[in-house]
Amino acid sequence: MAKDLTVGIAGLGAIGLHLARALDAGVPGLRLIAVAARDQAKAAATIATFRTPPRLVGLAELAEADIVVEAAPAAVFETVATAAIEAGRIFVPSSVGALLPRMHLVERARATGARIIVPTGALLGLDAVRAAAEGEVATITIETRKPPRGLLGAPYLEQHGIDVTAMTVKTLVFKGNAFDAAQGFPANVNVAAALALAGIGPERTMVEIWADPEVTRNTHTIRVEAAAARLTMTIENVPSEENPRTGKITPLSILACMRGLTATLKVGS
Ligand SMILES: NC(=O)C1=CN([C@@H]2O[C@H](COP(=O)(O)OP(=O)(O)OC[C@H]3O[C@@H](n4cnc5c(N)ncnc54)[C@H](O)[C@@H]3O)[C@@H](O)[C@H]2O)C=CC1
Ligand SMILES: O=C([O-])CC(=O)C(=O)O
Repeated sequence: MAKDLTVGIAGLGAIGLHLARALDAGVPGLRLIAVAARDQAKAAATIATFRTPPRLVGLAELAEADIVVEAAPAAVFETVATAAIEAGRIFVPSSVGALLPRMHLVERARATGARIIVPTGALLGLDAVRAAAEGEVATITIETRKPPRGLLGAPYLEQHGIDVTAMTVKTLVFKGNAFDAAQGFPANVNVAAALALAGIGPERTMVEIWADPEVTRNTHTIRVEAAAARLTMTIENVPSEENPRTGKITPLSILACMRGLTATLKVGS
């Protein structure tokens, strides 16, 4: 039998804590050994309730694990990513937008033998987008609609003096490419970054972000016009209690992705 792959998680918030609990409950072939958190006392109390408490370590020490999952704010992405990639680990980012201006990490991974596995996260259909992108693709767009509170704190809104809490009708707050969307909304549209990496890149992937007081779910619609197929796909995510910017499906998607790393039967590409 193959040896278990060990897992380290950066961040114990909406994504990280859910994932840590699921791993602690038991996932064949995977073993949680380390977590990193900002609030040490809170994290220590949380993991003390686990069946098998992982070690509480610094961000860079997570690279002791075979798989390093980043589920922290984009601001600490580089620390987690660099340590994991230099150690030749499997790096699974949540803050995918932070990867776009750091594509040199992919080159480093090639040299060290590390792998960077971007989960579908809060999105859907990246298998079909990747398949379409093996052929000719004319356009890929993503339209994101969130309740205004799901966009709060985005640097782009602050830079442009846009107050989403004052909005009473749905309002287009950003239109541009996925690279600029990810920089302006680092905690809100990682999905656009993942779509760009699956398809035709961050410059050609076009993004609309709407603040919509009428929606209760974080809603993403992808449209792909390709030679082989036309795709139109929508996902309506229930915001998580811990962080309304993050859909509840995100940790589930990462868990499903990680099962795929050890599964004998794997469905979908
Ligand atoms: N790829 C995707 O589809 C999605 C990605 N995301 C992104 O995933 C990341 C995590 O999201 P959430 O779990 O919702 O965020 P969260 O805010 O609920 O949790 C982040 C956690 O990281 C901790 N943290 C902060 N600084 C830290 C440090 N220096 N060391 C260790 N831990 C630290 C915080 O205390 C918090 O517990 C964010 O960048 C978010 O934008 C969110 C939703 C979907
Ligand atoms: O959870 C969502 O709907 C998407 C999200 O926050 C992100 O892509 O960063």
